[in-house]
Amino acid sequence: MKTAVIYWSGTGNTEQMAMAVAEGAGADLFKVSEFTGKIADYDRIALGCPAMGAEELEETEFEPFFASIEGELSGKTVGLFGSYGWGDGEWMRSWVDRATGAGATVLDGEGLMANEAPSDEDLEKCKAFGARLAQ
Ligand SMILES: Cc1cc2nc3c(=O)[nH]c(=O)nc-3n(C[C@H](O)[C@H](O)[C@H](O)COP(=O)(O)O)c2cc1C
Repeated sequence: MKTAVIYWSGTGNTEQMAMAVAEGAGADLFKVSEFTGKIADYDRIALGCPAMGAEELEETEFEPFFASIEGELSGKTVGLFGSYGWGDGEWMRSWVDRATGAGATVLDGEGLMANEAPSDEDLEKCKAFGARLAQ
């Protein structure tokens, strides 16, 4: 079972989550700008992006990346995670709907979120999330 964790993070909060997910999963970890691999080579994929714009994925790097792989997610299990600020998680619900619409099975049926900087408890949840993804 080969697992990739691919993320975007502006101020490091989602990056901390990504590192914990990758640790739990025993996965390869990539910043989205540095991912040059093929989605087809991975059985399980975790994707991390904070709430940006107005409840959107980050538009310059992450949104184009996600749009480019959306057609390859059918039949795959994906874990979605990210940090948010003042919202209620709308960006994550939309993202889960999009991934589900693309034919992916979203781990837990919902994304894993942390408010701003992840707490120790959030990071433990990230590790467990990674471990479940890689099972
Ligand atoms: C340009 C910008 C737009 C944002 N838009 C939202 C938003 O729509 N909803 C929300 O809950 N948080 C929003 N936030 C807050 C970030 O999601 C939050 O600070 C998060 O922890 C950033 O994660 P990062 O450190 O991985 O970049 C926004 C932050 C920035 C800088």
